[in-house]
Amino acid sequence: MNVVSFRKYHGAGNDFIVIDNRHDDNTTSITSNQRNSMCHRNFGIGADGILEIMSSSTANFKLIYYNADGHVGSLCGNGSRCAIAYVLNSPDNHRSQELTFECNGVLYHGGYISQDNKYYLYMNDVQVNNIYRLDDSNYFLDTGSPHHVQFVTNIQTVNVGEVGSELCYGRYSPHGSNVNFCTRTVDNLIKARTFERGVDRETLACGTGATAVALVAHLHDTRTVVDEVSPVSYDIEMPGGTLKVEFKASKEIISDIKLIGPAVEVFQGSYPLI
Ligand SMILES: N[C@@H](CCC[C@H](N)C(=O)O)C(=O)O
Repeated sequence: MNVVSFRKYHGAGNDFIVIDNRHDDNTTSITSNQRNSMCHRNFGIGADGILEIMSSSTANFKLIYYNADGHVGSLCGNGSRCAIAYVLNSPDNHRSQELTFECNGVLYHGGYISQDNKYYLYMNDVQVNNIYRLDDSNYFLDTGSPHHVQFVTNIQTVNVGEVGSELCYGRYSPHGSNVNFCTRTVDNLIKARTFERGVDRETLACGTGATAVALVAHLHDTRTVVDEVSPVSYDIEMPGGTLKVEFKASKEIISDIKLIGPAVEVFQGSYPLI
């Protein structure tokens, strides 16, 4: 029987199966049905997605991210941070605390902050013009993955599964969009919950979602923007933990977007491919 070795990681409760193909001719023989079965929480390992690590000629590694439905997803912020943690902790890494990787044809940079025991990912810049204000409380933007952001008065009472699914596959049909609900608490601390496209339920955290929430909150906060670049930081509290999003903002562009949070290995194993 064909067996695949894996590690299991999570980033604030957003959990992933890590498969390292670098020493196996850089190929994968896993089908999308098998990926979907591996992610099943009762009949498989259980995960929100799969991170396949490949070698790269231009970066330290190449990441292929699959959602729990078994299909290739767009950028996964927490998954990328877990892949960074996995590669930095691999025996062939010689004390480096930062690296580059390619994902969907884009080069990213990330690393480890030892004093906080956290892993970070630098995301692509976002043009302010590409953050769409749909009405007073709804926004849409792309932070590597598409995200709808809705401000709500009480995050605890939102039916994330039902409303998230309607927005994800109704409003954004046919490709869908991740959907985030958020409530302001104190300055620069926001509570958020995410319905994830491709996982098709609420996950315990979402990195590109936390980033989307932080960028929209900044825009919300700065209706009269000053014409200078200022450093900004938000803590996004999600059900599985808190993610920090730091960036520099001007009137036109949000740059140096850094997503910071935990990335933890929880177990290793092997899975029979049937
Ligand atoms: N959990 C992710 C988001 C993953 C991408 C998404 N489900 C999609 O393909 O739209 C994150 O941490 O960013």
